[in-house]
Amino acid sequence: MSMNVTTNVYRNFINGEWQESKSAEQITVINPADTSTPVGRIQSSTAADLEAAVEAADAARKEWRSLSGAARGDFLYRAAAILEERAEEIAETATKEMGKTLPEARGETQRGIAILKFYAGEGMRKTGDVIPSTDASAFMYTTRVPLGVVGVIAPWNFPVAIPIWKMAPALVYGNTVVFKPASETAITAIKIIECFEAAGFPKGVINLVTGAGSVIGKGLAEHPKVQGITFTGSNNVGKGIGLTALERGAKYQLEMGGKNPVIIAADADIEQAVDATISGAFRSTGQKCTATSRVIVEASIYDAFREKLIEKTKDITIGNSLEQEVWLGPIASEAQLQNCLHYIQTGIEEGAKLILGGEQLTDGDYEKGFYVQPTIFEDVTTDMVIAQEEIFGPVIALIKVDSEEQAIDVANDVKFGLSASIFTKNIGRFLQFAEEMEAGLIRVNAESAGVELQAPFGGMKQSSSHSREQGEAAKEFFTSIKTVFVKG
Ligand SMILES: NC(=O)C1=CN([C@@H]2O[C@H](COP(=O)(O)OP(=O)(O)OC[C@H]3O[C@@H](n4cnc5c(N)ncnc54)[C@H](OP(=O)(O)O)[C@@H]3O)[C@@H](O)[C@H]2O)C=CC1
Ligand SMILES: O=C(O)CCC(=O)C(=O)O
Repeated sequence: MSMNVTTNVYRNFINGEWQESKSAEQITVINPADTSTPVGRIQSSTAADLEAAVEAADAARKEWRSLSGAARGDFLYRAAAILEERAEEIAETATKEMGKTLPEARGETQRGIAILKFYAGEGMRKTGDVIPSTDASAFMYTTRVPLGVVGVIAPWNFPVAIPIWKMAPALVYGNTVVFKPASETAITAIKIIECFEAAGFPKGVINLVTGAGSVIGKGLAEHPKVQGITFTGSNNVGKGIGLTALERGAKYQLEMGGKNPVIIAADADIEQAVDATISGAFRSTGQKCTATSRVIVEASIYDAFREKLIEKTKDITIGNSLEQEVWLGPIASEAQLQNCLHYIQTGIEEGAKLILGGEQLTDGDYEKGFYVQPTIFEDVTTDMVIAQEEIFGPVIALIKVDSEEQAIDVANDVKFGLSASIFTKNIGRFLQFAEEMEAGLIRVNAESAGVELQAPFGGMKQSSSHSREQGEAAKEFFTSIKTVFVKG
């Protein structure tokens, strides 16, 4: 176990052992719902710690890739079973570290278990095709080989699901892993790695190093022995990682921001559309790359939709996410809170009309955490900053349009293209939307957030590096195809 009970200090996992950083320095992880109760302390690691982890992963890779896919999958099945036993504890830790409500964290942990099982099964599925050769006496086929050492850089907003949906395919396809979790949620990550440890993975196959992104994350992207980098997080950091990897010929995969629209067509079921808008925009306190942030409403239905949206948003209970009756938890960190408040102020200054919320909550118990009211702007035009930039907080912009065509034009008028949804009963409209919307994830009569683990996930435009994660699509990133020509 990595936890020292008296001091709550968590360590790195390198070459099958829990190790302190050579820096002998630690970072305190706080609870955004109540900053007076730290969750624990993690290692503030150095380049030397990272070096040891990459060396361990490099040394382990030949033996790991020589196992059958089915044998590698068995390790994942065992990790899934252990995670299942520890699910409640890990969900609680995730809630304490990043502030999403306990039911959401439980759901995410169950999703992590399902992802592990899905990729465990991948070990038994096909790895190539037989392709007819033009030479009648030859046999031609494709096979897939692992990249080698893969660096996993994960964000804090899905501290269980995202690391697992990156590590599980990396491992089952034969790669070894060095994982750098987000500092805000590193203890959840460490507990997940404890499950992998208990599943008996050979030493060096999985390594975890905590510490500053600018040291450990950047060091992973630059390391010549890391052949693949998979990243989810901000656009600025992602682009830097992409450029670094490109420069040295490593493979990279980036999942970044979104500015996801929902279109409420004139024939929408208002009740359904309002519930999905609230869930899509405010669940996880708006901190999902798939969160709804622009609500594009046809004029004929605008007033009825707006009224119901305000009425239902007012019912949202805000507080410490561990409490059962709380629907909306805090924002994950002081930096994210300031970012969100900055965008709310920008919206006011650029002339959008604040019709609900907009305030930080600081009275009573709220004083100890990073709380902001769910916030709705109207009279938003598409050129405004709040209609263009990712806010990553519980803020939505209402945009009134005159037609379905205008709605799609507005929806596409951003640099991002992750997810998008429409509420309509008209088949022609939804087909047009699915065809013309520039987004990797299209949702009809469903909220913009919500990803199924067995389906490809990723964005268009600046939301991603155009690769896809999850489902069978993950194979494209975590392996290289070899074409084999055999002459008889
Ligand atoms: N697409 C998504 O799901 C997410 C989008 N975001 C967007 O990004 C904004 C900022 O969030 P933030 O947490 O700062 O996102 P970052 O991109 O800074 O963090 C994501 C991960 O990258 C690491 N990292 C930070 N700097 C570097 C670097 N120079 N090289 C390599 N890795 C690095 C972080 O480590 P460390 O934690 O130690 O800094 C973390 O593990 C949010 O407001 C939101 O708009 C954020 C999270 C998820
Ligand atoms: O909506 C989801 O379930 C996944 C969202 C996601 O990947 C993210 O916010 O980073």
